[in-house]
Amino acid sequence: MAGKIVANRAGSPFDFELVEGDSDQFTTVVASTEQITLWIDPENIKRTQRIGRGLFGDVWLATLNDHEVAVKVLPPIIREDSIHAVSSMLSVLFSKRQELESVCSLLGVSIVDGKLCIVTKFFESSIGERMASLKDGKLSLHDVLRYGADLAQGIVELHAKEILVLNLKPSNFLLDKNDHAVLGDIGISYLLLRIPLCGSDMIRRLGTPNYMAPEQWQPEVRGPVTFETDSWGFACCIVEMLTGIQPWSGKSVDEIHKAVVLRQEKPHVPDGLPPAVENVIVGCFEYDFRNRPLMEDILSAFKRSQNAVFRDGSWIDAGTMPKKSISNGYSEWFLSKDNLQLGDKVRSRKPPNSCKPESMEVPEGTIVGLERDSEYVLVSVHGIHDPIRVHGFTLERVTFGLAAGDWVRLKAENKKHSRVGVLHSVNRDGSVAVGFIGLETLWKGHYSDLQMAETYCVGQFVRLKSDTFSPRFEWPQKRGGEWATGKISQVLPNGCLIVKFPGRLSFDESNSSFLADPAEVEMVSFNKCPTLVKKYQHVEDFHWSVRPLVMALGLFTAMKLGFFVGKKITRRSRVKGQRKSNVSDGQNGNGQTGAGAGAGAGAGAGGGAAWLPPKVANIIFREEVSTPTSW
Ligand SMILES: Nc1ncnc2c1ncn2[C@@H]1O[C@H](COP(=O)(O)OP(=O)(O)OP(=O)(O)O)[C@@H](O)[C@H]1O
Repeated sequence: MAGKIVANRAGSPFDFELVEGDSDQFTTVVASTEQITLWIDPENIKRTQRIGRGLFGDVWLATLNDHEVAVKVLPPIIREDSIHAVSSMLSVLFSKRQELESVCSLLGVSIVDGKLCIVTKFFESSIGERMASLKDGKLSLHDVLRYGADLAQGIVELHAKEILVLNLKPSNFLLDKNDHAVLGDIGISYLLLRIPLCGSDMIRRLGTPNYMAPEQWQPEVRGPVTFETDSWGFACCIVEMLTGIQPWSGKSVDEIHKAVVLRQEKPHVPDGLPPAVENVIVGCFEYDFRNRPLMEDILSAFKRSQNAVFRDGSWIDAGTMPKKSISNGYSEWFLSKDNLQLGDKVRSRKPPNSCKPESMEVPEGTIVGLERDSEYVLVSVHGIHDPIRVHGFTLERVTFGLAAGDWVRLKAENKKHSRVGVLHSVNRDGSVAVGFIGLETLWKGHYSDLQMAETYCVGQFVRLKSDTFSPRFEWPQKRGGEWATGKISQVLPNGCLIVKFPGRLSFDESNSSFLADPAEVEMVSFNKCPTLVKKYQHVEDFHWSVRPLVMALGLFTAMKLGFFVGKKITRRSRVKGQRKSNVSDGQNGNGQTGAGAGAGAGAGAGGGAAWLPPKVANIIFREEVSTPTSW
């Protein structure tokens, strides 16, 4: 960076000195501590015309030292004490501009009228504008593949700086003079996510609804947002460029939320794409982001498909065919993230949503060989002489006793987020990333901060622990005030449990499932129910129809019993009447009184039969036995 210092800071909150003449011919800033900062004197920014307006502020065309620039004026949602934090986050991008070829150049920041302004290079046009100028609004496949590769490159560059875009959409894809696409959003919404904001929840929303991934709607509940969140947004844009129709077009924000988050619907991917591109785009719409491809996978698919030609019913020059998923319930993208190396400790991978490994071909082993151009590996297993050859996708890497997908608990007390979560990665240096409810992004730390936690999976019955008085999420209670028992229907990537209550009749689908923090629940199983009553209550939780069925059965039995007893009493009175008439006819020779007969009838069938002569008693007994079938 060349140039002379032209001014010391003037009223800016940053520690810097202005210099003149960097490679882009703009005034930029060098911190006195050698750290490059990006302060621009507001006096030097001359706004001319507004060119856009979005949730995160207006975009203006402006001049800075006689050069046209774009200025994004953020609404006054950033607290004064956070401006420095935002600026230092942006300074990462600013200092590494050379590494960000496909991302709109950040020229600096300033504060105008108390609002943070982000100054970037100005571009004449965007993909959104180009699409709007076309009759059917859609681009050719050739252009989509070309722009797609440019944009995927830009997103890979930002991801390498640990920045998510979260606001991918055609109007944010700018076009340079050579018709190359450049990423116009430098991750503003992600930067704002990490600082306290003033203002409404609306401001808190991350992105534009039509392009938002399921976890993006409530990242602290259904998240976290990760690199693969951008894969969903990217795929939405590709579908729009190919079809000319915005995903979920014509739907309200609420309807999109219901479709994407609750009903788990996905945009339709058009036919006729090169196989590698179709494979990644379909993969981008997986509900669980861990099953989606990373941006590097997308970039490689777009790059190798650029020269693809469709001839005689098949694709030529479309690169190698996509890898076929092995059928253990995980996507190929999920499985390829483990990236096995020689010396890694491994074990057989359990099926998704299962608490126990199905087959433990490798209970514990070490990788001793990697086959070239194949996904097979050689594993040395204790007790087996020769290494065994298995498909790498059937194994999971175990590092420091932990594997991605394990349930973990933070050793330290934490009030902000749940202490129980799901491990997303454990690196060979011991660093880990965990999804916890209450955090919008992955928690990063060291494996020694964690301990193993109880595993939850789909199909298990759970209820809130009895000592939970104010649960994180609403939870239904039974009539006596006890927490109801529900069945886990889905486990989200941060360990959030989606629980249904099959024991409760509900006509409104949206009210039929509840969320639960795994740190607040306990498992309920038939065997663990201590008493018969509890066991019956557990059976009742299986389906709402159990209780009415049992009631109907009880009623039926009671009616039957009543009918039977009634019938018996009638018969006995008939016999008694007969006996009385026999007595009056002078046939009673055993001295029984009428009072004695009445007491016998009142005592029940056995008591009643006791005094009868053997023949009569037999008749009654036979009738008792035959009653159920003839009734
Ligand atoms: N550097 C730039 N050069 C030219 N035009 C730009 C530049 N940056 C943004 N724009 C244009 O300004 C408009 C608004 O951009 P902005 O990124 O603010 O929109 P948005 O994404 O809809 O808003 P938000 O991100 O606040 O939700 C877009 O149409 C975009 O093409």
